[in-house]
Amino acid sequence: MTLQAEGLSAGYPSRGTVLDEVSVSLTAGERTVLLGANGSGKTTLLGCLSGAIVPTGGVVSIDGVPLQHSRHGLSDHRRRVQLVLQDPDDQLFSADVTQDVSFGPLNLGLSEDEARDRVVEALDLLGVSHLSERATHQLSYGEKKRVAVAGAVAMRPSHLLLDEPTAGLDPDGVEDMLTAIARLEAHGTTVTMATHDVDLALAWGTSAVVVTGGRTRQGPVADLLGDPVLVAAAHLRTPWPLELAARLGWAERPRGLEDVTRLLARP
Ligand SMILES: Nc1ncnc2c1ncn2[C@@H]1O[C@H](COP(=O)(O)OP(=O)(O)OP(=O)(O)O)[C@@H](O)[C@H]1O
Repeated sequence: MTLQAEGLSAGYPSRGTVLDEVSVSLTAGERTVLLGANGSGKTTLLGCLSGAIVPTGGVVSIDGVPLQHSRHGLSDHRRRVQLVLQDPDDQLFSADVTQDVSFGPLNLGLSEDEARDRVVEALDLLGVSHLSERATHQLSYGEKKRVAVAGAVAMRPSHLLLDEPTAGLDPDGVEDMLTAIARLEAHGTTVTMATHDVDLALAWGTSAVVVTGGRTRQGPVADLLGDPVLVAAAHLRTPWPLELAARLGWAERPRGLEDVTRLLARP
């Protein structure tokens, strides 16, 4: 299932145009990372792709079928595409975890039993089953982030859009989130994430979308993050493995520590 934006424009009355006729394609099985400076429009793009923001121009489509911003069209879209906001406090609004994660499935019209099954499955996938009875306001930030993702996962979407899922997490929290994401992918969910962590983007992603000046460029992560002109224009930083490879004159572009170790061990 391919989620696409074509010729998409979006903005806000008080800000003007944020995205100017951009095109993005999120193919099933790809790990797409969304990169760009603060305020470049990543969240706006994710909002448009999820149906939460109505674009001022262009089309969002799934397998070529355009998203209709009618009640029925949006409900249909949300069964397949779910967005998790950066701040879990913008997403969690029920008193306890089970209630919160069951909100979406119950809203879909599923029975109490079906909704319970979805909650058990989602909490398990996110590794937070032990939190099922906890009050949402008592959770740590990292726990809240994973519970917020569980709420989206309970809708069993094909595409999960995560806005900075690792931001604000300690190293263990990042590891837990990435492990949970890998479990979701093994379950057939295609995950796209916005991040400011260029090293993570290189190590994790297979495709990148860089947002800059209202436009986007999409391509293999190492191609885009290995392009110094684009990196400077987008106010990013070259990931350390690419920086190292450039300084040592390597033709191969390592994605992380393991690749670097292997390349250093070459005869
Ligand atoms: N509801 C809104 N009303 C007015 N302007 C907005 C609104 N939401 C976002 N903006 C503005 O639109 C621009 C793009 O914001 P957006 O949140 O999409 O950027 P971002 O790339 O996700 O930023 P960050 O990396 O800081 O999260 C910014 O200038 C922001 O101030």
